[in-house]
Amino acid sequence: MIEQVGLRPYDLPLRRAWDSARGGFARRRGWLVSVVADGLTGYGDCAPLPAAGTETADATEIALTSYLTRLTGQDVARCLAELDSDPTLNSTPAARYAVESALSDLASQRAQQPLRQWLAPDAADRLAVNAMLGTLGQVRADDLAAHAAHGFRVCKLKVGMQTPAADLAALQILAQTVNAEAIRLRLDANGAWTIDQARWILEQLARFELPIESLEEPIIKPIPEHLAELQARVAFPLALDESLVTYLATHDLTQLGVKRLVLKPAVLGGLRRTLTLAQRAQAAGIEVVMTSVVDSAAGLWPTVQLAAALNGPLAHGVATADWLAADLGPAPRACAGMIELSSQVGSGFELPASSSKQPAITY
Ligand SMILES: O=C(O)CCC(=O)c1ccccc1C(=O)O
Ligand SMILES: [Mg+2]
Repeated sequence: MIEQVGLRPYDLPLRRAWDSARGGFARRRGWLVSVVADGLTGYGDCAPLPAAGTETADATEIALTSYLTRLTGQDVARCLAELDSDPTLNSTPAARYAVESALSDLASQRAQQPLRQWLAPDAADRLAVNAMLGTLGQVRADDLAAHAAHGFRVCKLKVGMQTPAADLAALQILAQTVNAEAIRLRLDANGAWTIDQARWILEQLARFELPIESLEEPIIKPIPEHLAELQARVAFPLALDESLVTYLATHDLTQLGVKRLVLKPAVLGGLRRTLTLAQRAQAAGIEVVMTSVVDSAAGLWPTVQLAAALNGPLAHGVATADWLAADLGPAPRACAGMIELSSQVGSGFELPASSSKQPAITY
């Protein structure tokens, strides 16, 4: 039985500003959700990021407050089972992710299982992750070399912030300094290019055999026919990320034109539905990568557990904790390009002993 529900707003500065073709941010604001039942506490993070496809902070706050005020006195398993038929969180995926994370953290603690095993019995205990280096224009060859030396096999860069020709020139310089066997580049254009610009740069990337691992969201209007045409030009996968939700209801996964999907549980609105979608995609021969939304440790832990539950071969975009200059608690961190998970029950998120256990708002 749920005894107490808490909401704690937070505002965390980044070490350096995050930038992309869809804009950026220098802080992450959100709410830590806590749910206490039978002496256990479950946590979730609500960190809306409209540019990535979530609701706005205002919409989140209304939905979260309305849902959480009704939770006290209820049964955890029942709340989880009824989450889908409850309309309150239907159009607020970041809020739904926070609520489902907190309830699932509790349920997996009660089941004496790490969250990943509670989600999927054949979950992995370690996962490959990519480094996130920032924008291509800012990254230096020695940054890349340093990440390679730390054991990262995939380094992600934001492209599309300068002309395609300038991007290509910068990629060629980087490619000269890396051993393509050791490290490959995951590019994310966040919808920066026209179809013609994308055709041109893909042709160049293929011509110079640059060590590209994949490219997310190449075009402004990501219509499946155009994506399929672009995908046919390159051997590496193109991926849909923030525009995926607009096609999910109307398109079969095999008709999206891309070989890969980037799934963010805070954008898709929860753990179970993201896992189901990921498994459907994999069964259809489409690759899946999970990523965070640069949320706090309370949001990053369940995303990492979810990525481990999927147990796929690719590097996931969850090595984002280092972007934050402050956090709500210890975050999962990469070592040699991998995150190793312990057998600790629940999501793994804990508030440090030094921080107040009493949330700002309780219901
Ligand atoms: O994939 C990663 O390594 C980090 C996640 C990431 O890049 C991201 C984080 C917040 C919002 C959008 C994106 C993105 O992939 O476009
Ligand atoms: Mg992306």
